[in-house]
Formats: sequence, C-alpha cells, structure tokens
Amino acid sequence: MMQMGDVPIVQVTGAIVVLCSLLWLLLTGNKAPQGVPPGSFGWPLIGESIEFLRWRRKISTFALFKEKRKKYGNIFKTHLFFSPTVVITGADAHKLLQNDGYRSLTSGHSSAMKDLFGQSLILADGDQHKQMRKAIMAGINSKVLKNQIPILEELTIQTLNSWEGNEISASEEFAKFTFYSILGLLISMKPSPQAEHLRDYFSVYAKDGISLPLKIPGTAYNRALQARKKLVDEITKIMDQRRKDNRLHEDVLAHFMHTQDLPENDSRLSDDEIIDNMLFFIFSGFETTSTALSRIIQLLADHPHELKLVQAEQKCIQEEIGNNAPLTWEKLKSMPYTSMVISEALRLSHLGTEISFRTAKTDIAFEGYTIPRGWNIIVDRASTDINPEIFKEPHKFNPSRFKENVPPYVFMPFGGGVRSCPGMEFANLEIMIFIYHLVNNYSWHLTKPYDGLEYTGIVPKPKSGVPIFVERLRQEH
Ligand code: HEM
Repeated sequence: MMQMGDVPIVQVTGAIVVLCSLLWLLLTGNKAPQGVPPGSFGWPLIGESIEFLRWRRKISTFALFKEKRKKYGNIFKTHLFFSPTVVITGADAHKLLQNDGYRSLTSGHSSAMKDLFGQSLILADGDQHKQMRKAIMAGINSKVLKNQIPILEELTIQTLNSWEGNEISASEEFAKFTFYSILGLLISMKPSPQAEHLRDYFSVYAKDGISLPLKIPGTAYNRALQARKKLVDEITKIMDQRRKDNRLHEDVLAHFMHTQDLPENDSRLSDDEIIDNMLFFIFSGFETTSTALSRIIQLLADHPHELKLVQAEQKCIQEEIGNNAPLTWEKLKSMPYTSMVISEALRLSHLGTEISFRTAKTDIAFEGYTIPRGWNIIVDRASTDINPEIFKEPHKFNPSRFKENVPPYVFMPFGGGVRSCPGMEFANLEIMIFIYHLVNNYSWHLTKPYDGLEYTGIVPKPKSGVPIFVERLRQEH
C-alpha cells in the first residue's frame, strides 16, 4: 500500500503501468482461455489488484469476494498481482486442498513471494516441501511444546499483571504477547529491548509486505524488504553466537541447527532455509493467534452465560491441580467447553479469507470449470465458516454448536493436507494457557462496543482494538 509521501513514485509508476498495459492489451487482448470460471480480469496487467487492495483496506477482502460471488457465482476469476487468479470456496475447495498432495497444486509462486519468504516452506513443493516439513515438525515436537508450558505461563502472568487496574487495547497487547510467545518458542528470547527491536522490524515487514510489489525506493514494498534484511541479519547473529558459545538450547532454532549434523540424504536445513522458515513462522503465527485471542476476550465479554461455562470448567481444573500449581499438558488437553469456545471464535474471526493461496501445476477441473495451469487459486475459507446452510444462525456466538459433529471438509481453521498448519498445537497452547489464567483470576469488560474487523496486516484484526478494563478477582476463602 502506498503512502502519502510517495506521490512522485506513484506518478512514474502510473505512467509505466499505463504504457505496459497498452502494450499488453495490444499483444494479448486480455483474453482468458475457454471453460474458465466467470469473472473479470479488470485492467490489463494490473488486473484488479488496486480494487483488491482498496477493498482490503477500507472494508474487507471477504466483502469483496462476497460481492463478486453475488455477481458471478460460487467460483470466479479475477486478476491479482500480475497473475490470473480463481477464488473458490466451500467443502469441495477444502477437499481439493486436503487430498491433492503435491499432484496439481503448489503454493503460489510469484517473484514477490520469493522476495518476502525466501526459501521457506511456503515456496517449497513436492519432495523438497516434504523433507523441509519433516525437519520442521521435528523441531516443534511434543517435548519442545511441553517445555513451552511454564514459559507461556510466566509470560501470561506477567502480561495479565501489567493489565490489572488499567484500560488496555486487547489487540495491541495480544500482538505483543503472541510475538513474544513465538520468540520464546523459536529462539528462547524473553521480552527485552532486543526483542522489541525485532518486533519493530517485523511490524514493517508484515504490514508493508502486503502491497504492490514495486522494488522502488520509497514504496511500502521496499520498506518491507529492508525490514526483512534487518531481521535476517539479527537471526544470523544469533546463529553465529550459538555456534561460538556451544551452550545447550531447547528451542526450535536448536533443532533446526541440529539438522545440519544429520547424514547428507536426511532432512537437513541450510542456514538460509532456517532463517527464512523462522521468519515465516512468525509471519504465519503471531497475528493469527493474536486476532483469535482478541475475538475470544471480546466474545466472552459480550456473552456472560458462555463466560460462566468457561469459568466453571477452568475453576475445576484449578481445583484439581491446586492453586498456583503449574498447568500440565494433560490438563490443557481436557478443556472441552473452552475448546468449543476457541473453535467458535475462530469461525467468527474470518482468519481464512486469503490464507490459503496456491498455483495450479496442471489444468484442474473444478465445479464444472477449468482452472488453467499456471493460474493462482485463493481458497476463501471464511465464507464457508459463515455459510447458513452449514452453520445455523451463522453470526451467532454459539460454542455448543460444536457438540454436534460438523460435516467433513467444512470447518478447517488450521487447513488440511500437506500444508496444514504446523503451529496448530502451539497456538492452542497459547490460547488455553491465557484463558486459564484470565478467567480464574480476572474480570474484564469492553469499554467500547465491538465494531467488526479491519484488514491492515496479514490477517483481519478487530477495528476498535478491543479496549477493555481489567480487574483482579478477589479470592474466595
Ligand atoms: C489461531 C492461529 C492460527 C491459525 C488459524 C492458522 C491457520 C493456518 C492455516 C489455515 C494454514 C494453511 C494455509 C494453507 O492452506 O496454505 C496455516 C499454515 C501455516 N501456519 Fe498456521 N495458523 C495459526 C497459528 C500458527 C502458528 C502459531 C504458527 C507457528 C508457530 C503457524 C505456522 C504456520 C506455517 C509455517 C504454515 C505453512 C505450512 C506449510 O506451508 O506447509 N501458524 N496456518
């Protein structure tokens, strides 16, 4: 997204785009092949990218897709970021992702994504993706995750202490909390000035990275690339330090670096792959979880009956393990009502509107149309989440709906198949631990009503930032 100060760049870029567009129009006629879904390609070359970014910033991608669906039907074509793109939704779309393996889909390849994500999972395909994922999943195994429980508890307690007696923006606070949680998981870094520097660079990388990919000084995209360079330098320094001091670490970076000692044909990660995957982990993991937590805290504040049910469940757990005793893996796995609250909040958070992005490796037959080889595909999960044919009264917060079995391929907030979310367990840990300490020890109320989501970063965030006032509960004797 461009900024006010970029006017000359906008003019020069505009002139270049118009010239290229005319040339492209003359050469191709901006025609789509036969049998493709209905829809519009928009302007030559830039297609509907500007419209997409404008809707994204002002209303939501979700609303844009809804409008397009009204006009063209469930599946439609568009042209985004220099590539023909098809937007699909529904159980069949999820089924395609879940079952395709590496046959006809690869993750969206564009030079912009290569600039931003380097050699991370998102750009790997086939055997390379499989090997890399094997190394990565070994790095976040259940031992590593169990070690995170006391670390997350400490961070949660510190965070909640700092909220006590204050009005805070839950979204801003959760963005910090989830960023520090991931830094703890990846590099054992606690909140500190160094961690705060990383957070500053990361904010620019994540926010400005979602813009027109123009590598020209002064553009948002260029700022994102500069921020990425700083992050790469910082992680490189940490790796160099670890190689010098030989201390034992029990975090994801230690596991990733350990793969370099494995035999040659095993799942090794190069330095570049380690760094790029660490950045991609933060990119994928911190705002998603932060939005989920913000929505949970807001939805529970607005629904006292459901809050009471969560409190009752968490109180039982506290009584079972004893006040001030550490939480255990087993207890965190036995919170059925809280799990339903999390699922319901995820369903209502629209996190999956643009999260699943692919490119067709072959022509794909889908719902009576052809998605041609080389075209990009966006799977709009969020529309399925509020489909009234699947979820009765879809906008109502009703965690108990998850007591019933949800039909297959319908609700998949963490994706499915070869590219399902490797951070799912960790995200659940963060959320469960936070809820446990919050509802057992604090009360809170919204100081401004919830007014929907905005799309300024990687995933939607509550517009108002969810301002709340937090008080400590008096302990009953
Ligand atoms: C509530 C929180 C989260 C949600 C809803 C979520 C959702 C998702 C979804 C839907 C995908 C699949 C996208 C696709 O189909 O291409 C995905 C992939 C991914 N997620 Fe998450 N995620 C969350 C938290 C996390 C966390 C905490 C981490 C890291 C610690 C993480 C790391 C990743 C990575 C690395 C991928 C890419 C996997 C691949 O391409 O093989 N996510 N996530």
